[in-house]
Amino acid sequence: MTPQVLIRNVRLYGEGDPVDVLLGDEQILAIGADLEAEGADILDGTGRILLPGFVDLHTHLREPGREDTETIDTGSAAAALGGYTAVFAMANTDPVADSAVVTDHVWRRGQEVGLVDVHPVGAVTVGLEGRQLAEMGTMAAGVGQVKLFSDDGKCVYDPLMMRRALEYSASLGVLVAQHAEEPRLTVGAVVAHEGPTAARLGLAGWPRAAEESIVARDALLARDAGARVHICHASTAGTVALVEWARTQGISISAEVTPHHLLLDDSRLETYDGINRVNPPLRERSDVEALRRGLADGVIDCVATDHAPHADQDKCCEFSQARPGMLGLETALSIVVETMVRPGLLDWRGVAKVMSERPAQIVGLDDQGRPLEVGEPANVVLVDPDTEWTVRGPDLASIAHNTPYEEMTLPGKVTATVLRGRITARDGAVYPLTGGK
Ligand SMILES: NC(=O)N[C@@H](CC(=O)O)C(=O)O
Ligand SMILES: [Zn+2]
Ligand SMILES: [Zn+2]
Repeated sequence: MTPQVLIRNVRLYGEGDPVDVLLGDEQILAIGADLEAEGADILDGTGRILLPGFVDLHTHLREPGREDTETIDTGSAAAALGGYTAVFAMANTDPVADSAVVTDHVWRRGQEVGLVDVHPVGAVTVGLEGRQLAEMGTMAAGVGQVKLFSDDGKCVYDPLMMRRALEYSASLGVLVAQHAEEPRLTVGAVVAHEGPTAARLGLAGWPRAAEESIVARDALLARDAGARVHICHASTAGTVALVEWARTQGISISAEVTPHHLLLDDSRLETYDGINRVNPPLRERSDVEALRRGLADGVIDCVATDHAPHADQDKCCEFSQARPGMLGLETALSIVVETMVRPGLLDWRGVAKVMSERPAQIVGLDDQGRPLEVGEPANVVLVDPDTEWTVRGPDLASIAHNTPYEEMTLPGKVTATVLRGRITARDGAVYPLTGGK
């Protein structure tokens, strides 16, 4: 195996003395002092931390259908710059990714671009309509080898449909991820969290129970089906408690939290700026605290971005008309540093766990989220823990600019990302095999 990249003087997981790490085109070739490698790219790791490449279980790339807001090219660039070596692209595209034609395209296009492994998520039901199961087996058997299924954007609300989906997923060895929102409880109310802020601002609120009732229901359905279930974008203290309870019952449940639900609360809505509209909505400070604790304790398994690009015209409008969703790929690490590392809730080993190891395990990716050891895959991210940077939407690689962190100065920066021994991002620039913005 040819040596490709030599990282000098870096601390693995931010622990111990600095070492050199030599990466080949598949694997980590050597870890030690004063390594040499002719022809290899050199990355200076001084003062930096090496982690396994991040894995995002929840990304929206808008191809096919809304290539004016994001494409597999530009979303891959955002992912590489954010330290990701694998992302899961949600199925709510146009056409919906409910057939192998679409899921295979997403995988192939991602490989052509070559910046990150773009794993397609397959729809659970045809057209995300909730009426007929999609051909999960065909998608799983296709080139895209779909491992994760979700109607995200919509809830698989019919309990019988969800039960069938869980039964199929168990026999196929794949995972269903649920957007937990009981639609009868959010009729005309998908705008804000139901609470004092929404009441004062005159916004229709979606109650915590809309999320929590589905989390509880799906935990029970998973139990009876002998299946696993994954909860997308957990947003309430009650969801954390329910996931914890389900585990004590031996139910195979996993859950993710988004960076924005770890940082922001519904006080942001005061300005009526559509940038803050997201599903599930930004909740109260007590929910934010419970989500942080849940992530620190391992009740919430991982961080997933729910990167959701939207065009200016779909965001800069009346609050209730604004499309829900926020950019997340390029800022995720910094938000995790701000909300979890700086307050002492997670150390860097913990960051590796929630941003790389757990997501890879949950979805069954054996080439990601692996230990930084000789013989393991050469998928890594080099992080500068001390640098602060100021977020500016137009500077991000995404076509859309809808970051809720505009002009915020955040800690922690990705210095370089390496996918199978090839540098995909370095000092804010990307190195695709093809394509680009
Ligand atoms: N999170 C959002 O507010 N929006 C997502 C859909 C979703 O994740 O439910 C989108 O596709 O824009
Ligand atoms: Zn969702
Ligand atoms: Zn989503």
